Amino acid sequence: MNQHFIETTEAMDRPGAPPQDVVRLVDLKRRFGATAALDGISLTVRKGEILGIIGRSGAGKSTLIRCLNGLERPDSGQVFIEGREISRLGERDLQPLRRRIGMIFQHFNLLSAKTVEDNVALPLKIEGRSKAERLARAAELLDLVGLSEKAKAYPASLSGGQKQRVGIARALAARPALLLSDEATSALDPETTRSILALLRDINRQLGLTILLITHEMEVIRSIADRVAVIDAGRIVEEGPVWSVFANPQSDITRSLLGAIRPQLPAELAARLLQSAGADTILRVDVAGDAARGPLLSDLAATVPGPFRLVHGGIDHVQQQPVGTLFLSVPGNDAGHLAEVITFLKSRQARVEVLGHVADPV
Ligand SMILES: Nc1ncnc2c1ncn2[C@@H]1O[C@H](COP(=O)(O)OP(=O)(O)OP(=O)(O)O)[C@@H](O)[C@H]1O
Repeated sequence: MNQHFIETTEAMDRPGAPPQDVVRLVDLKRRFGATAALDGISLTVRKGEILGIIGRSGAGKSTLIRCLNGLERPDSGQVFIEGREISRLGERDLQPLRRRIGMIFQHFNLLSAKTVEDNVALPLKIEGRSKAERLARAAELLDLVGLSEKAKAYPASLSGGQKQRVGIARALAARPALLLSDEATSALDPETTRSILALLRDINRQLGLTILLITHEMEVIRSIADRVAVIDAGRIVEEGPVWSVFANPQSDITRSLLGAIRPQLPAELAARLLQSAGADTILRVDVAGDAARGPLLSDLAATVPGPFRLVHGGIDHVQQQPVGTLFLSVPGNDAGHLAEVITFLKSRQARVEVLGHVADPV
């Protein structure tokens, strides 16, 4: 990647000044009749980070985006882009600030009658840059996204993943302070999604580009974001480093969004799960960070006399932090033994949940 791009991406920082938040939202509210689409959102996007915002349909994500790029005025609250409050600016003053935000979309929004390089160069044409400058910049960006050989092609001849690469190149053309990704991988198959997310992560790491990523998929958050904010009914219900939200979700909505990618008890066992005691007790044990690094199960065996079995689970990594779920069965009717097992696991910062009881779990 070339140096020219890096220098100009950083151009808004004053020498010696501390890096500022690229976006700061303060108590943002927006109602539509009886619906509070945004109900007091406060949030910052720090320079150089990838912040993921996740929420179900209707949570308020689109309204948030529209307030960010000045297409929607909040009823109250403030929107700062690179330290400048934009929510009350007129259309004329908004134009240059909007160019500080590059956007990529679910359906790419490319112009079908223009070549790939003309699509990429379009923001520069709007800025009134010379043709030579536009073509040089388009070539640089197509190289960045690995599509140099498609410069003269038309969007219709590209795959979905290639179209999104063009979308990313176009979004970066005017050297934005922020790349705003609005469900950018939702229309792509899993493999293409992975390659687009890897590209975004490379651009973030190598160029220091700040990214705000809006999605309804936890897998997207998991594979790319540094921090996550969970939005529901216009409010942020949970926010933090991705690994810690994954390891210890606080709200029902977060747990539900995590649902599909959280380890689950195998279906065969889940189907035989009873709530009445008597058979073996099945525990769900969630561990993360230091709790997941130590020899938890061998320490349990050495410390608490009596049997237990690992029936399912393992340790995964999120943001290089171990995060895992173990399903244990503790045999028999010995309530005292079960209590000791649970007390030991909790003393090691594991979160323990009794799921129910199963006869012959293994
Ligand atoms: N222009 C509008 N008029 C009336 N209601 C609106 C309008 N825009 C949004 N809403 C309502 O505000 C709430 C938040 O909508 P928003 O589109 O921001 O959610 P979202 O998280 O982007 O959902 P989706 O993922 O389905 O796009 C919803 O209840 C929606 O019906």
